[in-house]
Amino acid sequence: MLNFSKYHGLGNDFIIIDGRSDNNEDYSKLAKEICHRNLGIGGDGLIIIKESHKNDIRMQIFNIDGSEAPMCGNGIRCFAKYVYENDILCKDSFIVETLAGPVKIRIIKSDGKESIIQANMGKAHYKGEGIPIGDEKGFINKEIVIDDTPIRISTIDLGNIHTVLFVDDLDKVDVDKIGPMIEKHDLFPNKTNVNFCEIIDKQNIKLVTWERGVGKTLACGTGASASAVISTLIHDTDNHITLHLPGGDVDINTENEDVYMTGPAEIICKGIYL
Ligand SMILES: N[C@H](CCC[C@H](N)C(=O)O)C(=O)O
Repeated sequence: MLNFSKYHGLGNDFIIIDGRSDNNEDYSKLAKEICHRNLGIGGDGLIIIKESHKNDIRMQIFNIDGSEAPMCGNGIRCFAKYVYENDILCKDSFIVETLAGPVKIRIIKSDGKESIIQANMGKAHYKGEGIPIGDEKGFINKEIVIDDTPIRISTIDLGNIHTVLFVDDLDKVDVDKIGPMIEKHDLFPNKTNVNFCEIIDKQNIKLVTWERGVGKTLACGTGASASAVISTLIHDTDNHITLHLPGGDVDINTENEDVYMTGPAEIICKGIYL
């Protein structure tokens, strides 16, 4: 029997379990079971709270296929709301240890069901494990052929590996077909998250993300952050930009070296998983 809470960030939904007293739980197996939309509680991922010896607290995140992701933007906003509202951390700014490194959190507003939270997503890295080593600019605007069609992709590591491509009309893209073809492309030994972007203007981008180990989601925080970085780099969009996702809007600020993501986190329910 497990006590759980369910939260979402713009429709990217997560099951959160306090694992600070767990010792040998197989979270990969648990994620596959508990995230199942019919046979489990249902969610895009499983988030585990752990003690940290380096920072204030530690977050583990598992995809629905059981793989452990280094970071999760929408997930860390939900995690932050949980630890703040359950008095695990009695302060409105703190640092979360993740596999992608420390993430600075600031609770901007939290007075009930929904909270607004800012996360410092760190710096975008152009080289890293699972990312092909390109020129000094990294893997930017590379032409590959997908489904017999030449496309241009850019891949960066913002805690998670994200591949970004730009389309003229998002509504005409078969994300369910093209997404997995790029996710599992030979270029990416560790697979990749895939972000389909349509630039509206210098301050607004429409985005749909096909997530590694999950599939198409209503929102992706690290995907929004990576898309903002690449869009500024290639299409000279503004440093302060709004990403319009199927589940709602998220603000990304890339004016400093670090990328700041600000968005909502909402509790859905609490319960006991048998
Ligand atoms: N939904 C998450 C991304 C999870 C990334 C995960 N699918 C991976 O394997 O990298 C977000 O809001 O950033």
